[in-house]
Amino acid sequence: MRLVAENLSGERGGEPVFEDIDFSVEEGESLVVTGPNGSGKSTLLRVIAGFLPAAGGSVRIAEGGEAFPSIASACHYLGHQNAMKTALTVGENLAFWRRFSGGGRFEIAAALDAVGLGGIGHLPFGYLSTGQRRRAAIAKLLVSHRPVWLLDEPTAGLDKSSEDRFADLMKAHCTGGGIVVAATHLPLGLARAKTLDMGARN
Ligand SMILES: Nc1ncnc2c1ncn2[C@@H]1O[C@H](COP(=O)(O)OP(=O)(O)OP(=O)(O)O)[C@@H](O)[C@H]1O
Repeated sequence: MRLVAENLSGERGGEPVFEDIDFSVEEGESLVVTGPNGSGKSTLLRVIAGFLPAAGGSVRIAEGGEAFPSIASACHYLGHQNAMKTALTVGENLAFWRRFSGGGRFEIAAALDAVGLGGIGHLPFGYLSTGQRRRAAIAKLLVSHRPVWLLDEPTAGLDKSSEDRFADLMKAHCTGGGIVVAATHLPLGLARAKTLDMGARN
């Protein structure tokens, strides 16, 4: 499987934000998107996810087979919002995402352990601290059967040890044949990381 962008352009409010971006990210690889505030990192991720239409060019999944014929079936997007219901428990939220995205490699309890939240699945999501909310949102990735992770500043609000743990989870995802596209300043420590500097393009 590959995530392929060709001559991809994006705009906001009718103004161009980026133009003619090309990349190809294969199984096991990651693409780290960097650049200063306002350079278009979030816009790019939202165009890849299909939340914003491309102003030009295309982005698609190639060789995804029957299981992953499209971006919508292959990708899990984690943006600035955590996309969890505050009134439901952490476990109920994760159960929803597991059903919605197909069961991933991790059961819910194992995913919570992996992000350092073991034993709090019964708490309403709204009771969690900012960093705990982010970690629970990261657990969504683990319970979902989605090989392509689209991550917009995923470590915002995380402490150093949580950042390190998340870097290990991203590394394991790639080692297992997944793909990560992340707007992040966190060095992923991946052997097969590509970079895209949005600042250098403007
Ligand atoms: N809804 C919108 N309407 C008009 N312009 C917008 C809209 N959203 C973003 N923009 C503009 O698009 C440009 C790119 O914004 P974007 O959020 O993609 O940047 P970013 O690199 O992710 O920034 P940051 O690092 O601050 O999150 C900015 O100039 C921003 O002001």
